[in-house]
Amino acid sequence: MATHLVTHPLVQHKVGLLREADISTKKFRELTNEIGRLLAYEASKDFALETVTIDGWCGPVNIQQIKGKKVTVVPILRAGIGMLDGVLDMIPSAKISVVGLSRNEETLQPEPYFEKFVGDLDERMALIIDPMLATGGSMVATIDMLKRAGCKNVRALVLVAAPEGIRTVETAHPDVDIFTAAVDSHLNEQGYIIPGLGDAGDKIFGTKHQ
Ligand SMILES: O=P(O)(O)OC[C@H]1O[C@H](OP(=O)(O)OP(=O)(O)O)[C@H](O)[C@@H]1O
Ligand SMILES: O=c1cc[nH]c(=O)[nH]1
Ligand SMILES: [Mg+2]
Repeated sequence: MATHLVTHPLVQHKVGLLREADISTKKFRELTNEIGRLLAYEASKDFALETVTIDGWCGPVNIQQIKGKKVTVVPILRAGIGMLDGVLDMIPSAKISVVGLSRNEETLQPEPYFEKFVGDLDERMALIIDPMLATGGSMVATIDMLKRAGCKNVRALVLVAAPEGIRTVETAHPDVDIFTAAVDSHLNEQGYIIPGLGDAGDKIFGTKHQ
C-alpha cells in the first residue's frame, strides 16, 4: 500500500531527541514509548467503527466502538518490546503476538528464534512494532510468518526506516502499510542506518555494543 512518514511536530521533535549520541537508557526508553504511542494513534486513524447501544446514565445511548476482533500487536524481539507499552497505552485491549529474530551481524540475514501468535489471526489486524527498519529482512520475515499463520491485514510501526528497507518491504509485501517517524539517508557497510539511532536494541536494554 504505502509508507507513511508521520510529520506531526511532536513525532519529529521526539525522534530528533533520540539521535543524541550519549542519550541515557532511561531517556531512550521514554522517547521510544512516546513515539510508539503517537505512531499507534496515526496508524489507527482509519479503523472501522460500529454503532452499539449501551445503558447510559439516563437510558440507552448509541456509542461508537472499534469494529471486529481485537488488534494484535507484534513486537519483534528484542527492540520491539521498547515500543510496546506506548502502543498499548493507545490500544489497551490489543492481544500480543511475539516474534523473536536476531540479525546475523555478518550476513545481515534475520535468524528466527521464537514465534508465539494469538488465535484468529485471519480476523485480526496485526501491528508489527520494531524501532528500526534497516535492510528490511527482519520485517519481511515477520510479515511472512504472520501471513503463513493466516493474517491478512498487516501494518508496521517503526521509528526510523532506511530507503533500502522500505523498498524491500514494499516489493515483498505491497499490501502492508508502514508508519515511520523518519526516513533516513542510507545503510552503511555494516547494515546500520545513517544517521539512524545506532543499535536500538542495545540502547533499550542497556547492553552497550563493545
Ligand atoms: O531491517 P534489518 O536489516 O533486518 O534490521 C533491523 C532489525 O535489527 C534490529 O534487531 P537485532 O537483530 O539487532 O536484534 P535486537 O532487537 O535483539 O537487538 C532491529 O530491532 C530490527 O529487528
Ligand atoms: O541501524 C540499525 C540497524 C539495525 N538495527 C539497529 O538497531 N540499528
Ligand atoms: Mg540489536
